[in-house]
Amino acid sequence: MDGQFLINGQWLNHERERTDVKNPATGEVVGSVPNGTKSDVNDAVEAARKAFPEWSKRSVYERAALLEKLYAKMLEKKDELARLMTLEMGKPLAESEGEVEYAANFVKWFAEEGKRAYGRIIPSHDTNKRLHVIKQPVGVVAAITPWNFPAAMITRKLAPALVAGCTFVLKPPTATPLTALRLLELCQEVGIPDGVVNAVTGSGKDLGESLATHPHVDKITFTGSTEVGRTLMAQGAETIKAMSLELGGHAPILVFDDCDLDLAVAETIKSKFRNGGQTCVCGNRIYVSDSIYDAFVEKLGQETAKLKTGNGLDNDTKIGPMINKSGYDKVKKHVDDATSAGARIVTGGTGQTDEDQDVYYYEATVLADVTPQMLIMNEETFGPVAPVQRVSSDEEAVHYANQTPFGLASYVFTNNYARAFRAIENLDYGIVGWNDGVPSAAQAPFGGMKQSGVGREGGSEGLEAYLETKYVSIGGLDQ
Ligand SMILES: O=CCCC(=O)O
Repeated sequence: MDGQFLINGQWLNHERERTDVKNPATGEVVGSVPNGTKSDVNDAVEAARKAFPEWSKRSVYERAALLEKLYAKMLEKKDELARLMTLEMGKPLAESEGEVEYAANFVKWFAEEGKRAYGRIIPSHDTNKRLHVIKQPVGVVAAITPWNFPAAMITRKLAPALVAGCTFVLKPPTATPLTALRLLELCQEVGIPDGVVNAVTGSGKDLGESLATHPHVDKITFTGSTEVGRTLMAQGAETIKAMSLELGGHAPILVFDDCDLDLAVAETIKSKFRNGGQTCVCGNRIYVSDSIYDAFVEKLGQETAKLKTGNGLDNDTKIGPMINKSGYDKVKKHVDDATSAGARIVTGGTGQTDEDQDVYYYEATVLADVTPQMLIMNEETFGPVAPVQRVSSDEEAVHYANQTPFGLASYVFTNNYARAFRAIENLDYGIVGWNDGVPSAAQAPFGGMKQSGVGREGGSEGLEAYLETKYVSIGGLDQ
């Protein structure tokens, strides 16, 4: 697929140099996209700015109706989108299908929720006055999205922005732009007007800076690393950009001794190995109560050993390729560091690479006898490795869980509500899965504390993120 920019309803390439999009499972080129420049970003932002007055003045019912059509269209094209996603990103086809549904759910849910962007009337202190609050769209939104969820991380931003009345400029990921561009074609097909949705492909660093410093961009919404989030925040400071940032995680999984062991293992596997471990909310470190530690490690090892690594297009694949060499190198570094310091490989522990083709696989791995000093317990791995550390109390587990500058997702397994609530209330995390390894849902707020981000996506908070609050004080009523 030869991707192009989408600016004001036109697909263009401006004869820019192109970057190949490769299948990480095979190294084969599956498409290419033009490398956009600052002037392309400017054209896209100005198109969005021009489209804003008309789009924002439409009734929310009209905007929602178009999103309902987009939802239906995405489901109609589920197989095609899922295949494209697996080709450029590598995740198993069943997971890609799941992601298309997840992505479509954001569109459906925000089409409904947009109609509830209520203002309010505040009782006045003065009989001469009335105090009203109204909600209005933020304006032109620039979205910079990651490669690990090529569709859902777009619709989680696009759907609330559009239904709120904002217009949109997308900078899709360099590794996986094709699903994004197909999604925008679907926006056109269902009748979303020219200029409301625009896209420029190319280098994240250059285009990100152009967007974050552009005076006609009102808001930046970004999902990606904390490092890049920090840069965007600094670049946006000059124009005091509104920002929603969904950044890195280092999710702890706390397994208490009264838990349902089978459930804890099954949900840990979902949390840890979903998307091959390349998810910001993937469990990254596991703290298990002393008395069930051996049983948990044994069962986790047995179940993990069943996860087959391979090309995502093969039916039995559960773990696809790593997205690139640096992803693979980090996983290997974490495993090597842990084993050299005394960690035991329960299952997995090896990679398979073809450097000529730029193809990198790493087996689903469980490490036992892990200690707090090991690198893997202190950095996000973003790969299929589950390190397990023994702890002697719930308090100790919570203590280790909070020993990090990150605070996105955490997980706790226990059947005792009091132990659960004590842990939940003490965990410095934006999301807690209690006996649940996959808490994400379109209707629920997703986001992090500390250096894991600013703001929430999904849920009513995710709509609020695209609305300005305007307070109107009305006087002269006693005359
Ligand atoms: O990696 C980020 C998003 C994952 C999710 O929505 O569950």
